[in-house]
Amino acid sequence: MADSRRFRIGYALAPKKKQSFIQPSLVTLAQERGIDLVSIDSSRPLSEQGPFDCVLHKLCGEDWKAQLKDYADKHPSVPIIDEPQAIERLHNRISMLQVVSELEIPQETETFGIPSQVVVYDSMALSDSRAVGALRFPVIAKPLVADGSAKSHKMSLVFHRDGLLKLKPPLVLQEFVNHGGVIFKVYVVGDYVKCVKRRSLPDVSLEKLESSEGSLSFSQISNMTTHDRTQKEYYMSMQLEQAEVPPQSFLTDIARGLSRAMRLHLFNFDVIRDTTAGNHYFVIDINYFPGYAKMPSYETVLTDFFWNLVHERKNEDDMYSALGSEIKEMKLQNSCASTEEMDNK
Ligand SMILES: Nc1ncnc2c1ncn2[C@@H]1O[C@H](COP(=O)(O)OP(=O)(O)OP(=O)(O)O)[C@@H](O)[C@H]1O
Ligand SMILES: O=P(O)(O)O[C@H]1[C@H](O)[C@@H](O)[C@H](OP(=O)(O)O)[C@@H](OP(=O)(O)O)[C@H]1O
Ligand SMILES: [Mg+2]
Ligand SMILES: [Mg+2]
Repeated sequence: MADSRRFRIGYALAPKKKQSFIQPSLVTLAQERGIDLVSIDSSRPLSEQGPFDCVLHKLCGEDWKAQLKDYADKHPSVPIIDEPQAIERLHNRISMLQVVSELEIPQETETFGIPSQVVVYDSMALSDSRAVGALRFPVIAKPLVADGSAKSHKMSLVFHRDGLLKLKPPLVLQEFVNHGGVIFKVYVVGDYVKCVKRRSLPDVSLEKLESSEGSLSFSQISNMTTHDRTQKEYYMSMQLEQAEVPPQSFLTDIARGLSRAMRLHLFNFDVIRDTTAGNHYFVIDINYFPGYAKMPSYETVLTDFFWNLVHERKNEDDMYSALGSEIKEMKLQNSCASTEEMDNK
């Protein structure tokens, strides 16, 4: 018999995210598979807005965290995707990449790691050799906090040490790795792992390094689209077309490792291939609940994920209620047996 039960997934997303993620194509496909996507109003108590079979969110702030905690206390069996404490690690670019360094995955033909980096909390440290002396230039200066604000995406490519002086800490200074102008974005949705290629910063040659001064600012380079076809643009799009994606099993191992270690279901990570080594990769960024609408067939992938999530929970509930009635039955039989025993005495 077809399962006619409908499931409700509540989502709490910032307006821009809601607009890009909650596309009619996703809503319709989910609906066809028995799942209703329901918008949550974060200004009203969450527990008054259910019932939900799952809560999906990308909001931060203490009020929202308190709402989620209150909801989880009242409905402990409803999955929250993902737990705020687990997401928190990605709001700091040091704790974000720490988890990559701690992964224990056998590395064979392909190897991975994170670029050398230092964290700088105050302006004094920018001119202190003990703090920045070990870094090889160029470096990328990234805001320490990665909270989704426009400011947290503002980066600078710094060519020499004196270029550091005008930067505003707290920052992470990360060695720039030449990687052929192509970045691999690896999207993770539960067990699903999909790698896509995007444009990145071009390599910096020794000549370029020697002839450049100060620093270059940029923001969200991998989200740029190719409009103007200058010769340089043409060369860059050729590079993108020709780049070979890293082996799927290698990326899947990293994705599974990260997902387990971070206890996250929805994220992507950025990978670059070291041009000089060829088979060595660097993970440079991890993002919570990224722009999934840019991933091929995102509607099917996300709907499958939601379907599995709510059905796993339903199966658990069914098992517990079956166990509950079995236990009731056993208790009943036991009490009948003891009354019979009593009667026989
Ligand atoms: N260590 C590095 N070596 C070379 N290029 C880098 C390095 N770190 C960052 N980049 C380039 O800078 C871009 C932005 O860096 P990063 O991904 O850390 O920033 P972000 O703002 O968090 O990005 P996203 O939009 O993916 O959240 C990368 O997509 C890549 O093109
Ligand atoms: O603004 P924050 O909260 O930092 O999140 C961004 C992520 O950092 C980016 O990685 C997303 O773009 P990609 O999906 O291209 O990685 C980007 O996707 P979007 O531009 O489609 O919203 C955002 O999700
Ligand atoms: Mg990135
Ligand atoms: Mg990021």
